[in-house]
Amino acid sequence: MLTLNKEIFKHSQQLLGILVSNKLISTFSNQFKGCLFIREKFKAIQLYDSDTSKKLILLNDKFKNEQEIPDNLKEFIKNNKIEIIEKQVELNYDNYSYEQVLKKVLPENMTIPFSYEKIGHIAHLNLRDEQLPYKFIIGQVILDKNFQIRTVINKVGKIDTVFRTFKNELLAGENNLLTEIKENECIFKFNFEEVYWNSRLQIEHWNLIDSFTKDDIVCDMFAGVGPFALPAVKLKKCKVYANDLNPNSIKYMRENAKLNKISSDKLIISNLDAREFVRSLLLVSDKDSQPVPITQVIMNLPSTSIEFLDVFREIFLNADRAPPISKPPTIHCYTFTKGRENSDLVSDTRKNVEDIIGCRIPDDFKCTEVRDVSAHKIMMRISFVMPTNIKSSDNPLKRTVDQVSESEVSTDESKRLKLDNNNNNDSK
Ligand SMILES: C[S@@+](CC[C@H](N)C(=O)[O-])C[C@H]1O[C@@H](n2cnc3c(N)ncnc32)[C@H](O)[C@@H]1O
Repeated sequence: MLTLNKEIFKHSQQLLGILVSNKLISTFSNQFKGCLFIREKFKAIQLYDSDTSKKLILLNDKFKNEQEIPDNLKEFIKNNKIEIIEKQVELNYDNYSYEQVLKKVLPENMTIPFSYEKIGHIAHLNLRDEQLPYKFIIGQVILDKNFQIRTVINKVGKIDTVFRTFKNELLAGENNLLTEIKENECIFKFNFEEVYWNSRLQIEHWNLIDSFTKDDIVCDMFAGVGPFALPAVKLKKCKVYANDLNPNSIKYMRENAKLNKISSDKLIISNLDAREFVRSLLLVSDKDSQPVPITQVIMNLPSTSIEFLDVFREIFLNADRAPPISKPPTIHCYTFTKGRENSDLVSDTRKNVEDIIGCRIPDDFKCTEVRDVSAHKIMMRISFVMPTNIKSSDNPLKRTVDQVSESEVSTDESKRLKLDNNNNNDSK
């Protein structure tokens, strides 16, 4: 496997320099910034010998001789009687940027990996096949050129389908995946290989939480280590019931609750399958307890969250029993939708939801694009008030199949409306 040879960057270079009096330095800097010789960890404006009244300014190496100096700088030099000299400078690996180093060491047509995820001290790469022979070089340069990075890893193999974790290979630095980061004013500590974490979702986490109020009771069905749950308690003062199937997520969520001084009566943590978790909150069999009147539901398992909507159908659209709480929650469900040509992402997402819950969702639902995962895979969030069969006057689904003309609906939609109609009629 190829490794980085830093020696190839050591060399000396002849530059043009000008000796400028101290009082003209700022004028030069303002007017001729582009004429400076710029390198990492290198001072282009230096002391010169023992003469403290002047500084040596090293000029851009594109000026090979005095004739190549731009006219306006030539005039500045002439008007101020500035002396031009030649200076030999010693350069090495430290004087080159990440991009400059990789441009020199990677094959000419290879794409330089610029986008990597930063998780505390960890840089996480997902290299392309053609970049793999150079992986240790790329890792070493990322480590050397970013002072906050202490560990560089590359994703290997496929993502685990249940806990959404994946194996990594160490490319450079410490073999330590226990990391700590700050997001939305909360500290999160976890081992990156044991739990799911995605730093690219920080803004989405906040966008959703920010729509909550202190009166909200939140049910986070796939909570991970708590990037929705903790800030919802800490910043929006909500009460949150947070759940994850991965015992490691639970271990770190509990630790993170302590780290952020969040009390156990504001954040109630469970380690159940998501459907069981929802039933445990809403379908209480014990006569001394009451169902939890949840107002917001977060479902962030985009690959399969939509399938878990069946538990809300079972609870809120059940022909055999009334829903356990009178005000149905708003559900925020994340999903991947195929961004095909001519496809309407919003209608596709709505249809996928309605196919699982078996009836229409209220027309005031909101559906937004969260991020492009790849050219044909878009992460969406759809938010809607859960339809219910409580009583027709409160029911957002007032339209029944009889009220909708045949020309208005497709056969599929007609079937869904019929279902909806039946559900409404079943409620007693
Ligand atoms: C995509 S991650 C999202 C985690 C977190 N909400 C976030 O934004 O970082 C999905 C989470 O769902 C959990 N999970 C997978 N299947 C589950 C199930 N059947 N019930 C509960 N949690 C599950 C995984 O362990 C994982 O932590």
